[in-house]
Amino acid sequence: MLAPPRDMPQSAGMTRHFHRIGVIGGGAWGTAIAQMLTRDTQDVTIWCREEEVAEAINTRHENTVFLPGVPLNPALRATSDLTELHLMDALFSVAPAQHTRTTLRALKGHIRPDTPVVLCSKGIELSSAEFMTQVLADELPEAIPAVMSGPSFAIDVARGLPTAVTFAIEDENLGTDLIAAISTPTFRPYLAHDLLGAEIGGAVKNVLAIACGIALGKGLGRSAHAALIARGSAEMTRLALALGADRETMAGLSGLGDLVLTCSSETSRNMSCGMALGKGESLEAILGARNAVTEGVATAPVLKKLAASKSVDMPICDAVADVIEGTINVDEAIHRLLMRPNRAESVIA
Ligand SMILES: NC(=O)C1=CN([C@@H]2O[C@H](COP(=O)(O)OP(=O)(O)OC[C@H]3O[C@@H](n4cnc5c(N)ncnc54)[C@H](O)[C@@H]3O)[C@@H](O)[C@H]2O)C=CC1
Ligand SMILES: O=C(CO)COP(=O)(O)O
Repeated sequence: MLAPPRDMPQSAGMTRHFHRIGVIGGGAWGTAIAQMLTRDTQDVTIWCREEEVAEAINTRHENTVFLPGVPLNPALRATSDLTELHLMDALFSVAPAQHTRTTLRALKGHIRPDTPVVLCSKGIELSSAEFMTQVLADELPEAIPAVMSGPSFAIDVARGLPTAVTFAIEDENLGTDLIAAISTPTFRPYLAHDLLGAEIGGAVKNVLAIACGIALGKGLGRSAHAALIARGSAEMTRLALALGADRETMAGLSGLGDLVLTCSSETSRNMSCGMALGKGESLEAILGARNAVTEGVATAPVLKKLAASKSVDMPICDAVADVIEGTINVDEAIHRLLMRPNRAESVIA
């Protein structure tokens, strides 16, 4: 395990240890995180909703459904019984954003007060317009929230390729101890304090990746693609400032870092969904053909409402929401964006 970087705050008093870690969610990302966390000094249990996924991880040491082809550490234990995640030293919440509330609710009354719950899902809850920290506060108010977000494809992390993410938590000492427990030479969490900013980056970049995919699928070229990333970054920053998050976070791993990754690679489910839309496929056909969550599809409409309620101008995200809701088609969305009046480049203006 790596020593903490020299400029990280050192823990005051006793170092906190995390011997028993629970991961909520046996999709690709939960599996990659569980694999990365499993080591001699740490017992990791991953909760999988599907019994066959837990069975495959325990017997074949592979998540044959959501992360096929990656050999997993035989020490990683899987269960389909959420009660086995009671009383863990730390939890990682990795169910899709629209299902995070129900999984956290099932742990109500069964976590120690002050258990860190590291939120790793990227989205906004459709029914409440809440980010994951708010959902956690509703369901497990005794938990200590942290947000881990950044440019990190599950397949890269599971294979041990170098990855860096934002790790946002209010208590610097606890954050330092947690990062010391989870980091590896190839998985580098950077300590931050802006939880909301990290969540905004993770949720909004998925919607922007759909827009970038549409542009590439339609053959609009790399110049248009780059313009969407830059103007998308302005939209993300504008929302962050309106909601009270830090501008600096938007330029970091969970903002610009993840925006660039997700908008540039067909490995992204959001970007590839956009590309298929741009090529003329229907949303129903695209989603029906995949066994994976495409978070931007649920987030776009609720993001549109949230931005409107705060009077934040987010034309690219709004256009994606309208395409997803079927009120305009892809050509109309492109026309609408291109016909906008000229304006100042500034984020705020
Ligand atoms: N896959 C990746 O590379 C990364 C994913 N994430 C985020 O992690 C979260 C989870 O995504 P993945 O692990 O990729 O999922 P996935 O697409 O690999 O698998 C879908 C997951 O949804 C779960 N699910 C379906 N219906 C459910 C229900 N009713 N209740 C609870 N769970 C249900 C399935 O059990 C499965 O774990 C998302 O918010 C995603 O944005 C974040 C970083 C990287
Ligand atoms: O969040 C991700 C990479 O950081 C994964 O993006 P997709 O959900 O679009 O695949």
